Amino acid sequence: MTRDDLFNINAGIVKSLCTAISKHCPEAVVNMISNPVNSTVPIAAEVFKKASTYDSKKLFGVTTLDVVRARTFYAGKKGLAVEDVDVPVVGGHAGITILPLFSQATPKATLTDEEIDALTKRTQDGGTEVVQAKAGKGSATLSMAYAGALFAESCLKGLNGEPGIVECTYVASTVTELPFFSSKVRLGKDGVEEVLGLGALSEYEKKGLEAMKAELKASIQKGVDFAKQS
Ligand SMILES: NC(=O)c1ccc[n+]([C@@H]2O[C@H](COP(=O)([O-])OP(=O)(O)OC[C@H]3O[C@@H](n4cnc5c(N)ncnc54)[C@H](O)[C@@H]3O)[C@@H](O)[C@H]2O)c1
Ligand SMILES: O=C(O)C[C@H](O)C(=O)O
Repeated sequence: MTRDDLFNINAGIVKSLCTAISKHCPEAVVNMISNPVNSTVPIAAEVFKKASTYDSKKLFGVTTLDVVRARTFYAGKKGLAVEDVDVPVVGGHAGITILPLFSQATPKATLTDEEIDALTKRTQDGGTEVVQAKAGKGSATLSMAYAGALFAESCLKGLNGEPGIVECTYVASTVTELPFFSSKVRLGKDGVEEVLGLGALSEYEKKGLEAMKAELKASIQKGVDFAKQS
């Protein structure tokens, strides 16, 4: 099963929950975990637009688990302490739309092209690996709880006015031509304070970015179409 297979079940659930959010807590910050995130965030945006409660600064797709995986695999490969490691992950939250930027990883470590390719694929396939290992009994749970807690804590720090809170998250974006995209975002008192750019990319990452665009565009459109038609 892929995240897209979840669309038919989860699209309706997300739509009804977001309809309730616009009615009962229209100013809430919404952190969308339900898959496929690449489509459920656009569904939420359309529902909120229809209810005239859409605030693009308050709608986030939670991609923190991809960052947690990229950090863990990079630290493991290079013998680093994972708590010291950071790796931005951009794009979306499914397969090739998950693009870890190992060229920007800190602390900086030398990786061969083969190592970068293997770490990238491991990060992209991490969720599917867990789903397959659980064989029909669900997806990542403890690691998602950890990732969700990390992201929620950062949102709360931002809302409390703590400066310098930056997380990778899937938001309304002009970083690429795609209307939703995950990149580093500075979190603040109103939710999104600033969507940060991609920084310098390696040739491998530039190719990854181009390769994901058609898939991400189609997933976004699928969400928009569902929300408008149903
Ligand atoms: N973004 C990520 O990184 C990430 C990671 C892991 C899981 N996920 C996604 O999170 C979602 C939940 O995963 P899970 O493992 O917790 O699943 P789960 O089956 O354990 O939990 C789903 C919960 O939703 C409830 N539910 C079902 N229909 C509902 C409805 N109409 N209204 C309200 N609640 C309803 C169920 O009762 C259940 O408690 C899935 O879409 C999964 O793909 C995302
Ligand atoms: O792959 C999934 O369906 C689960 C989740 O999105 C994950 O990344 O673990």
